Amino acid sequence: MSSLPQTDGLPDTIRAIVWDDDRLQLLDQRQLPGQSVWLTLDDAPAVARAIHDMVVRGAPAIGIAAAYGVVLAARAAYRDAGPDWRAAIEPDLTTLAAARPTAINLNWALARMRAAFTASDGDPEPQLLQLAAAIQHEDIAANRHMGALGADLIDHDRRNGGAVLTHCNTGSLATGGFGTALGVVRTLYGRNSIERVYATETRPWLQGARLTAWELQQDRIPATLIADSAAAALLAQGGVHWVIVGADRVAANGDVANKIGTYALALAARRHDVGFMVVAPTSTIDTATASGADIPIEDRGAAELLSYGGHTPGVADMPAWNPVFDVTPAELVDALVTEKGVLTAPDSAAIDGLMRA
Ligand SMILES: CSC[C@@H](O)[C@@H](O)C(=O)COP(=O)(O)O
Repeated sequence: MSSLPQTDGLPDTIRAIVWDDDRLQLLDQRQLPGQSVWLTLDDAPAVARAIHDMVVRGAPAIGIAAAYGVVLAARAAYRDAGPDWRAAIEPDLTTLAAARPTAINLNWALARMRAAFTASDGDPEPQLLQLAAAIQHEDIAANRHMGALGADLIDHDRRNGGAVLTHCNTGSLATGGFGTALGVVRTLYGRNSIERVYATETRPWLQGARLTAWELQQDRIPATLIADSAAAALLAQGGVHWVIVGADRVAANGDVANKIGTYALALAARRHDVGFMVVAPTSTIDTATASGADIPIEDRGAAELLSYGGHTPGVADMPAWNPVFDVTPAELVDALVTEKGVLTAPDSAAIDGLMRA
């Protein structure tokens, strides 16, 4: 298993996506923090299943896993069809694209891999593997840069110091490594600029209670877990100065799709003069989607909501509405932090300028 050199004094990052022994190895996030189980995947349909079933989750991590999935798809297509591999790979690309609908990083990574399909008749695998690894390394570099930009902004804001609140898991597990919103938290903590992080538990998959809590404990960052429904009361009490979240897709007008509950956090933050920061690489910005209303929101079905830890605490056959993302209007976002820079009023013009820079 490879690890990255430490470059900035911050702790080296957990990596949950590793290419090793010519295959894709994924840390099974469904089993954390209880057990660290690595799954070995050697074809693209298995990668698509792992994305759909939440073995790997978080927008940038989904894109990176899909990029390695294309490497496995190209291997199979070249083995079966030789120089005609470009046609033979299409069904696998379709399967990967359909794995989850909301995080645009999936389509972004597939498009980037496809753009590297060369006209040569030779084996495409080595070149595609190089690109998938580059996508992962670029994501880690983007996260570290966004961590510094987001921390700078908070350090210079009147609402600095004290505690921050984060939602879902946006850390090393959700990315190539280091994290988006959690990367800002890590950087702030490294600078002694925050005292405490409040992590929402994030029903129904408990990404906060299981994954963010696990990452924060490893870095020894003081953290307190809250029920999702406690967030507004916490903000009303003061003490939390910034809510920091990631994104699954940012539309051309700056609307942000992220884990269900993000919109309620943004409303509560605005009401209580708490800063609301979205941290996302430009691979999460989808200029082809005009507004949040056009973003497909994944509904994972009733079963995941009606059960809790394998048990059914309530009525098993009750209808349940289970959208796993929501849309926060751009006007509620105080800062959109990307690796290309920070937008403090993320509207269509600002996003267009950023993407052209
Ligand atoms: C850097 S991760 C940003 C988002 O992907 C994250 O906040 C999120 O909503 C993850 O949802 P998940 O359903 O766990 O894939």
